[in-house]
Amino acid sequence: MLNLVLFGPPGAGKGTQSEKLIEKYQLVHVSTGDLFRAHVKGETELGKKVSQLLADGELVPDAITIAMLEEEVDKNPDAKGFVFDGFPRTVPQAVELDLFLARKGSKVAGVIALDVDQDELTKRIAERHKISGRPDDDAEKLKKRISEYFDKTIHVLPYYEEQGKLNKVNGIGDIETVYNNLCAVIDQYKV
Ligand SMILES: Nc1ncnc2c1ncn2[C@@H]1O[C@H](COP(=O)(O)OP(=O)(O)O)[C@@H](O)[C@H]1O
Repeated sequence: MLNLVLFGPPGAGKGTQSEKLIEKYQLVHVSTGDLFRAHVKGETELGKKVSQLLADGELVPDAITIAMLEEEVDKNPDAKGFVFDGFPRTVPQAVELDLFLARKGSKVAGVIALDVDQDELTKRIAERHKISGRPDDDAEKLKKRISEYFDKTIHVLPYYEEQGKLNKVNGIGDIETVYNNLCAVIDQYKV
């Protein structure tokens, strides 16, 4: 299996690039943000539990997030691999993902961090807010999401760096250029 983790701050372009990568490599896209939003919209039990956290830009507790992710992966037993987008966002999530994949005789092939500076992120999310109407895209909530990223999520990088699995790709430039740079990295991964 080719399991990829796409990593980066809010607005880095993970969703856009994931959609392109799953087509090329025939993978399944697992976006924990999309999954949570679908639960909120569908007013499921899980959705009711997490809706306030999402609206405030706070992370959902690890246990809930991990259970949801594992369920999603298990729904796709024939997948050639996965693109994990927005997961893992904490070190405990990264550890659990390794254990979970190991139980399936698989592993994370590589982690690609999309590098985008803060000014560009703020600009992109302001644009997206106009179209998406996501309640967590306003200025105050965005600040919270970026601070969650720098408080908790950034620590996932050294975890993968120690495993020799971390690659950085410049996330600024047009979508095709970033995509080609990602593919060049992924094509080096041994499955
Ligand atoms: N791995 C995760 N752990 C905890 N909370 C998460 C995780 N993934 C998504 N969420 C929740 O969903 C929200 C939106 O996630 P996402 O769409 O990935 O955001 P972004 O566009 O900021 O990258 C987060 O702010 C958080 O509340």
